[in-house]
Amino acid sequence: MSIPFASEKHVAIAAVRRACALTDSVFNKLVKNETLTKDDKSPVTVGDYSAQAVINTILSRAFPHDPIVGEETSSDLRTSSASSLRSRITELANQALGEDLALGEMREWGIGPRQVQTEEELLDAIDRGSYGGGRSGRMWTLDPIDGTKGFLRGGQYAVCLALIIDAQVELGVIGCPNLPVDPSNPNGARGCLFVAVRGQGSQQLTLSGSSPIPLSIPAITPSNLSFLESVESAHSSHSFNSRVSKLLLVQKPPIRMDSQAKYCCLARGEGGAYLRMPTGVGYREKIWDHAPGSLLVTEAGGTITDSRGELLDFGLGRDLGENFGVIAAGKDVHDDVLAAIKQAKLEEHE
Ligand SMILES: Nc1ncnc2c1ncn2[C@@H]1O[C@H](COP(=O)(O)O)[C@@H](O)[C@H]1OP(=O)(O)O
Ligand SMILES: [Mg+2]
Ligand SMILES: [Mg+2]
Ligand SMILES: [Mg+2]
Repeated sequence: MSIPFASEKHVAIAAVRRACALTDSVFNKLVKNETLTKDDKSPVTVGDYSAQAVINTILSRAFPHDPIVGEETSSDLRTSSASSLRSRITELANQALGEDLALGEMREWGIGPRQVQTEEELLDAIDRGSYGGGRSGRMWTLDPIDGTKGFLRGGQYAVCLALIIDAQVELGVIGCPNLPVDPSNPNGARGCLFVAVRGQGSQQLTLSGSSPIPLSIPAITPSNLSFLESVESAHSSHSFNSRVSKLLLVQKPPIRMDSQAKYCCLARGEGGAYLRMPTGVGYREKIWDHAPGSLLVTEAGGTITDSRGELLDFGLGRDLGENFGVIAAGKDVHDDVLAAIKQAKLEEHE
């Protein structure tokens, strides 16, 4: 019998690897007019657009019937003033798609030398990510650059892809081009790839292609935690986390990092807990920001819920619904963290 999701895993790894090579190469050459500001005031770069074009091209060739819930749309690129952005995206995407085939990759996925997509085909590929999501059926969800602010700062960012079937995450692949391969050697080699398949565990590889290392979250006592949290205080509440850490007698400072790299670090034993409490401005979390990371954590033996202890629901559409925060931690400390959050909420209202 074949291993479940083996072909989806190969395709997703190939797509994320190629997109990471692209974003990594783009960073050093990014110029000012290659970044736009979206309606929600968040930044988007030629890197985000071309990575989405590359991954969607590969997914649509390998699995033509699968819908995609992707972050970006091409509407801002179709205006007459965006012609140089369009050319740059076409150049970058074709470069990434046209790289030589690596072991296990297939020309049928639209990749390999002399595979060329037109500008129009690539814009259409971006827009294949416009699916609305929902409770039933099979779909992919993609964040071509998660943590765009981190990417622009030269900090952490992640290329994130997940397969969801009937609202359950079955496969997650996250590429982190700037993440140190060995957490005990922060100045050493960078470029990690994380893969999780439901029921098959979580693994870390390198983007350059090393063999997989299985991941598991080690046991930890609450006072030894060091909370993983966003760099951006507008994305999650730093002050609430600091109250929770006082209640748990946490000694170590938080580890601040952009993107789903936080889930990857948690899965490989760093920090012990990731807290993402809302800042109270009505922001709804998106499924592409949590689907692959959540599977990576649970397959590494951890637990992920909202701040009330409810499971995240990936079947509500493009959003996760009303925002009660996201709490991911090792199994043994997750209850303690939830109890401290409950206490901190009570104190907040006193
Ligand atoms: N107001 C907001 N609150 C929470 N998350 C946000 C908000 N605005 C954007 N984001 C998204 O938060 C995620 C980054 O989280 P973090 O700060 O933990 O790295 C990204 O997905 C970012 O989108 P994007 O994918 O465009 O970067
Ligand atoms: Mg964005
Ligand atoms: Mg994101
Ligand atoms: Mg993004």
